[in-house]
Amino acid sequence: MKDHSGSDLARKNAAVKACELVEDGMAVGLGTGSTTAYAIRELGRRVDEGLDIVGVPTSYASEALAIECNIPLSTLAECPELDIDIDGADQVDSSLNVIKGGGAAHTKEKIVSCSSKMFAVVIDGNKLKDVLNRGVPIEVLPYARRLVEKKIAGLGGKCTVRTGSGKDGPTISDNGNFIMDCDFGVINKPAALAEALAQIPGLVEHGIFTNADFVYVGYEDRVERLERKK
Ligand SMILES: O=C(CO)[C@H](O)[C@H](O)COP(=O)(O)O
Repeated sequence: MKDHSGSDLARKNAAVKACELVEDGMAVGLGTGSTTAYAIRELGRRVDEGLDIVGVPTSYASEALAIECNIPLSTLAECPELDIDIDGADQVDSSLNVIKGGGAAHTKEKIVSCSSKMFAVVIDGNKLKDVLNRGVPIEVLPYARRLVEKKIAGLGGKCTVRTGSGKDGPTISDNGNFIMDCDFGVINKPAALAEALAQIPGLVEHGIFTNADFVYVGYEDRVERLERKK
């Protein structure tokens, strides 16, 4: 479910540039994925130099990396409003609608991004498209799988249960649920689809994010910053 055709340098450039938004005293959401990992390492480097922040991770993976990088951690229970969230994405359209969840972490990622005053997305240039057309990841209570499949079909989509996370059978999220990928073809109205997905019982969270404030698009020789039109 990942597109890693963009270069490591492009991803790193985007992540490091977005970290310039982070200042002393901030509570920072720590997203998940290979691009965000560059941001976590950069924040760790700056913490070593004296930057005073707390991080709130969105997955076991980002928590482990933040610990390795000596970033002091907090939780949404202790710190319900974050200053900024930095996270990756699988695809971004020209209106800055985003598909996330390639790493199966989109439920916590959405909670953290919606708890943040500013949400900065970091991608390489290959992920920027005119229109979204990737499969939309959804997290589903196993009990609700068949109902969710039926409702997604009613919306014109086709679900596949994700497999392959080092075990046989379904990929299980950090929250103990199935991850499914839903093919809707070209998504012309992401906000309307997001709204419809949110109504499905047993669908814990979907990977369409409409709340990015900035998208840092990394290339090997530069970074472009896109800002959502309010
Ligand atoms: O949404 C995500 C995890 O759920 C990731 O941020 C997204 O899949 C991008 O990952 P990467 O930077 O490794 O391409």
